[in-house]
Amino acid sequence: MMKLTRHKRSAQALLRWHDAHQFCSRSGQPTKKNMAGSKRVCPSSKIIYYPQMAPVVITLVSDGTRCLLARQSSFPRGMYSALAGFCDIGESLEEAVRREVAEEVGLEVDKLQYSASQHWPFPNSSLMIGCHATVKPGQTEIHVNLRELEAAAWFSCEEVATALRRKGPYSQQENGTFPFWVPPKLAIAHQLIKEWVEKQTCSSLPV
Ligand SMILES: NC(=O)c1ccc[n+]([C@@H]2O[C@H](COP(=O)([O-])OP(=O)(O)OC[C@H]3O[C@@H](n4cnc5c(N)ncnc54)[C@H](O)[C@@H]3O)[C@@H](O)[C@H]2O)c1
Repeated sequence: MMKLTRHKRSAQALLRWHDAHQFCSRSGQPTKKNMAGSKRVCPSSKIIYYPQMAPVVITLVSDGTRCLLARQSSFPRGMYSALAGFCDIGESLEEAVRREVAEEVGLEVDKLQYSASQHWPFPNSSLMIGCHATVKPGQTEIHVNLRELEAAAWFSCEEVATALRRKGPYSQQENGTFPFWVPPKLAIAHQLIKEWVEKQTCSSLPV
């Protein structure tokens, strides 16, 4: 993905969208692509279908000195990432961040700051919206939702800085564990984690 230009990534996402939207959901008739390939129209119901991206919030939670990272059982061994989740219909980004953090680890977000966004093609087009969040001092007890996550934990700046330098996936160590590492540079999760580590060396998250 890193070597693809933005235009190539857009073209691939668009081609996948066309492939998956061949029929009208109201009439059941085949839809037709316009010349530019920017939409599909149903000649029968006249409905116009536009390519869509699903908004996903991805949040790096911090308690001021540590950051919270989590893993799903489907992740490569040893890899931890920021908390991510699809926005529900009708939600603002802020509401989605607060809900996801509460649902996945049982924490209440205190302050929230937007960082950056990224188009993410896997498995379908998502718009990843990256945020930093803090919890109130002393309110740091994690309750991992085991339906969504395998594990979640607080990590120190030193641990995370070391993990950022590693390039997984890793093989099992002699003691049976896998080294702790984080997603690669192409993922916005990596950028959020790197940003947090860099901020720790100068100042904490702006209030
Ligand atoms: N770029 C990154 O750094 C990065 C990091 C983490 C996650 N992600 C991506 O973010 C997305 C969400 O992460 P996750 O961990 O919640 O994923 P997930 O695949 O575990 O999805 C969780 C649940 O959301 C539901 N879902 C699937 N597609 C949906 C949609 N379009 N709208 C609403 N709900 C939907 C499904 O019920 C699914 O079980 C995934 O596509 C993942 O690949 C990207």
